Amino acid sequence: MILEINNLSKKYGDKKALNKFSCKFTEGIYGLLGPNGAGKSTFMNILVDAIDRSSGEILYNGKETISMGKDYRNLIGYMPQQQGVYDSFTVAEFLDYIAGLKGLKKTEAKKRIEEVLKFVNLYDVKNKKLKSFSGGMKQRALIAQAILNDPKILILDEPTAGLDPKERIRIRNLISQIGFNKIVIIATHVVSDIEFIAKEVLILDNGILRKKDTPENLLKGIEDVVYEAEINEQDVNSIMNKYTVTSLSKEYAKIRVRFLCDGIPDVDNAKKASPTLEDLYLHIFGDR
Ligand SMILES: Nc1ncnc2c1ncn2[C@@H]1O[C@H](COP(=O)(O)OP(=O)(O)OP(=O)(O)O)[C@@H](O)[C@H]1O
Repeated sequence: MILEINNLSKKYGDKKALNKFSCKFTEGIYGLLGPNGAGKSTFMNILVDAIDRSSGEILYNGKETISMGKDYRNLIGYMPQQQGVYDSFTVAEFLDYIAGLKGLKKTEAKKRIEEVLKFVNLYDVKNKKLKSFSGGMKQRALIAQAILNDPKILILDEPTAGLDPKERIRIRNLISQIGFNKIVIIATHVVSDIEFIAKEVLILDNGILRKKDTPENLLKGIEDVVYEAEINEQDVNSIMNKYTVTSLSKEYAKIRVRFLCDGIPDVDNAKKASPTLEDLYLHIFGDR
């Protein structure tokens, strides 16, 4: 399976929300990172056929998706950000409604709803209304609706937004189980959501694809940039003024600081540290 994007552009008036975006996706999980306004939603909306592109091609196994029409839309699962519009439905009713929209046959839908409810661990609460659900349960209900039709391409918009760490890990584990035989594209601001499960990470900036590579290769690019040091509290401000600080933590009487420096840092006893995707993100976008 291959989804090929060639020179995809979207203009709103003079604004290029996507500018000649090209890349290829095969089975696996992809993380889509970028600051507000980078073009993530625009890209996802075009992929799920919710908005039209201005120019460019999207090919699924070599076929233009526009000419595939409904056959293409049937391959897609989409998890939007939480909206609360279905709050008066029970989760079983919600999934039944979505199954109808997706054109699943009644008997097939019943079986599939049971399967996905078990998969996201909401089977025991299937007759409870969505409005009584916690944030994490609602996100799992949204994942359930996205995978109802066993899509080949799954698009997830900020799947862990607003969740506590335990629920975030739960959602991440669900996603990594889904990712084996599908193209899964996750747009997120939470870098740790994709750090360990993404086959490749795409970094979008102002409509342009700045980087696309495996996390390992992306991190190699900033191997010599991340430092840690123990400093005194009164030196925090001067380091923050000179460098992009990616974390600060108190250790007894000292402060442990992690910061980015492209040359040799002017900080006593600074030692190189192993980079993370969060460091990479801040290396690209830290000064904005
Ligand atoms: N309907 C629209 N009309 C005009 N401009 C738009 C429209 N939708 C998006 N834009 C602009 O296109 C650019 C990309 O927006 P988009 O929503 O795709 O970014 P994003 O990366 O999803 O941001 P966020 O992380 O805030 O959701 C932004 O400058 C935005 O203002």
